[in-house]
Amino acid sequence: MAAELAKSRPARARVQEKESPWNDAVGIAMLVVAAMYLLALVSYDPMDLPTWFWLSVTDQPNLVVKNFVGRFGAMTAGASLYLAGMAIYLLPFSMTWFGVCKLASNVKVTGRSWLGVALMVITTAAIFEVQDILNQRDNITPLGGGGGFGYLIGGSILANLLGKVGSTVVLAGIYAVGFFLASGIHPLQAIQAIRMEITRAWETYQIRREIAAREAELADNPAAVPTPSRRKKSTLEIKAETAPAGPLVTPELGLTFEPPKPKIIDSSASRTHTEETDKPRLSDVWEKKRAQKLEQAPHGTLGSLAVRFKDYKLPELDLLSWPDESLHKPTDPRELMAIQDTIIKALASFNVKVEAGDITRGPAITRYEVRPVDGLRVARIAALDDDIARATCAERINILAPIPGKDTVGIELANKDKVIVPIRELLEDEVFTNGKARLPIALGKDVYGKTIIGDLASMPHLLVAGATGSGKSVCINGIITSLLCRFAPDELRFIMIDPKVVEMQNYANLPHLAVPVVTDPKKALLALRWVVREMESRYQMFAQEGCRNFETFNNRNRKRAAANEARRAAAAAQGAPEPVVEEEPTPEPEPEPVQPAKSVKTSAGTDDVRVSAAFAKAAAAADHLVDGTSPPWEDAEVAAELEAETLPVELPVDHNGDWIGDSRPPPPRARSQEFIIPDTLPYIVVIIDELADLMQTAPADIEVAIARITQMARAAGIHLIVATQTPRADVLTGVIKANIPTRIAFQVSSALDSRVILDRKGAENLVGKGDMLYVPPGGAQPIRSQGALVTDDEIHAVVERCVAQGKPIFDVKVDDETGEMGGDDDEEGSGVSSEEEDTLEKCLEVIRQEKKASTSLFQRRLKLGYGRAARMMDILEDRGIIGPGEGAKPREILVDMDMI
Ligand SMILES: Nc1ncnc2c1ncn2[C@@H]1O[C@H](COP(=O)(O)OP(=O)(O)OP(=O)(O)O)[C@@H](O)[C@H]1O
Repeated sequence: MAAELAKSRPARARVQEKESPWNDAVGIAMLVVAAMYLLALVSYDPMDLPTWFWLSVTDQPNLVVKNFVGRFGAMTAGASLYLAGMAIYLLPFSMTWFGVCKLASNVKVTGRSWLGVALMVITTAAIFEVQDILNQRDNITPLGGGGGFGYLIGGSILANLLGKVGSTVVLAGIYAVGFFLASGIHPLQAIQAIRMEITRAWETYQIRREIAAREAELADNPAAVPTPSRRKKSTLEIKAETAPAGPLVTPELGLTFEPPKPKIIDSSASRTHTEETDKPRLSDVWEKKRAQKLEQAPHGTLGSLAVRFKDYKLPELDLLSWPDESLHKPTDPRELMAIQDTIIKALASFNVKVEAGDITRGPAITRYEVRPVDGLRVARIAALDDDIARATCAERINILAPIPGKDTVGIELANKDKVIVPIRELLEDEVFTNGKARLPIALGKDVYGKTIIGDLASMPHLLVAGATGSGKSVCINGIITSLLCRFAPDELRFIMIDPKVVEMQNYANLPHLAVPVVTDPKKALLALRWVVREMESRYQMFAQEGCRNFETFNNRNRKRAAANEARRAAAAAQGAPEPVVEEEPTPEPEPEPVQPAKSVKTSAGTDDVRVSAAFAKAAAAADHLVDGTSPPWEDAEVAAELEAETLPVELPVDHNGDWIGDSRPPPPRARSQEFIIPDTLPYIVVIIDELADLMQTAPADIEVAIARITQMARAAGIHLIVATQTPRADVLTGVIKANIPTRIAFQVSSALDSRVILDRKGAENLVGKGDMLYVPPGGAQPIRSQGALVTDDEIHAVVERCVAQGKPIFDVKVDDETGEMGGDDDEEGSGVSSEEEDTLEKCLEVIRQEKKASTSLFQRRLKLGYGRAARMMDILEDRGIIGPGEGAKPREILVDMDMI
């Protein structure tokens, strides 16, 4: 305690000894003198005194001196005991303490310290005299236990003056002053330290008692400790045992509330894999559903993709593996309890009193719950994170203060043995197979062992960010695998943008691809613009069909058929003639071939939709918004043309004429347009793996395109997944983040990065390798979970099964539309063909006349396809003729056009 008292000394008393080589010498000398003094005192015998000494009791002293320090020791001890009695023993102990202080150079030994010791010795001597203590051995202390000082001050003066009790009180006060002078400790701090010491001793006693009780309980009832194989059952059993019986009692009613007994839950092990042969295979179940859908769809008008992939079989889950269960080490409850006790003790040493709560072992981390005593602010526990990390020797800890929805604080530490979460376990989970999610994606398992299955359709877009090596790619692969195991190529299509080149190569031949995997950041912008155009054309179709969104559009024919069926049945029941039923859409005649530059196509099928030239202009409006130039209908000439051709269309509007769809109304449709509208449209999932690389090329354009997709694409069945390992504010801009509320953060290096991803700290405390924080759509609190692991072998197996059933059918006719997107192994954009040079000349002429440059302007004036016009813009930018795109602003013209 002395050390602690010294530590807690106030600043003014904590005068440091100056660093000096003499300190050590003086310190050692003091220790030696103190030791000799003590030895002389304990071995004192008056017979050792020489005859000439005034305290000698005999003429014939011992010839053999028994005192450990010889005659000198005997004389010193005799004189000391004569003067101060037994109180003199304080002196060697004080000297020892001072010697240590000198050696450690931590507290300065001053005259005040010695004065303090003197006061302590004298007052102790006086108390001995007043209280008649140690007075029996006259040969040792001839003047009594208090010696001469005691006799004089205690006996003669104080006892006569103040009486026994009064003198003792006064002497105790003076003793305290002496003690504070000698030790330099402030009295109040001393009291506090003593109080803490008592409290700590009491708590240690209680904790020991509790551990003993819990160990006894476990010994009596081993079933209370769940083993991995019977995890679910035993957790429930424990809950039932510990649930408070009868109604809850509250303090307001004057009754006491007994918190439930803490329990240990092991949710780390994966679900035991059993070969359930009687259960139908999941791929069969999903395929049956798909077949039903196809059957219910009206005759003949299925999109070409649906026809081509009619016999497509979903990859079986047997292609995915289970981990080797024998490698899973069972949890040792004693180890977990010992760590929890360490945490409780560490908190108690800072006067933060908590009680033990549940311990939950998850796949990657264990959550130790502690319940703060009444009146303790949880923030105090959170503030001690570093101290808890030190006490538990943990690299990183995370404190949940409090755990959402609970009255406890959670302290999360990484497990020594991590347990992987196989993706197969999630894909076989009820939530995935029978859940309500329209686009289910397997993400991971939380600390309580609950599977985290997200619904991409309701997210509607997802941001995945974290440092390199933290688990992003595995997460994205898990998402792709979930979708591949659930959707055929006609139901879902991917657009994969992979500037890192290597991440998505596994998927290059996937039949689900809508465009080839895009690896060139420059082409990524074209891909995103294509998505914007696809979105616009889908809205056109929704408007035509009077559907509000993707879901209603895809279900419209089935609903109509069902309604007609019901009407027919009702009419037949009444015996009335059959009512005239609403005609189902009949298949359109085979479309006339159209000029590629004037067509807009949808991902539903390469040949599903034909549009007139006027409609192409209207649909191209999307590009104007992206380019920041005025849309065509703001151009007087085009507006007049469009107005002349615009038909009154039944748009989803309310009685005020306001758009009630999920998005901005599409541009007006043209009179002569000619659609073959597919029965169903596939979902489109756009995956960008490494946004930072894209943001380096054309930040403003990319930002605008992403913002546009994320704002509007949800109702069109288009969903975006953006990943980055560079969570900086210039990559994840406010505009992008504002439209992607669902986030997954993997381990990052700083709280700042965590704030950029999640708008709160926490991701810096993750332990990597799939440990993640998932912010679900609309969820306020991030859920800590361990991401699902899908191995490269599993990906290959699933992809191979898909590839074996069909080649990808790319929707964008590269040559017609973009001239760019036909793959990444074509020319790198550096070589400009002579044909392009000609077009470029025409573009320059347009810029000269219009004094502005934009993709849409070239499209309109030169009748170019979108991709070719965009390519011209890129070449002009590369040659320094126009500036880079800056969102909505028109491109700056950097050169004097008359000089070219
Ligand atoms: N869910 C997981 N379970 C177990 N281990 C994982 C998990 N996720 C990632 N890992 C481990 O972490 C390693 C790195 O993961 P991954 O390649 O996904 O990181 P990354 O964040 O994509 O890195 P980079 O940005 O450099 O590509 C993997 O090779 C794997 O060993």
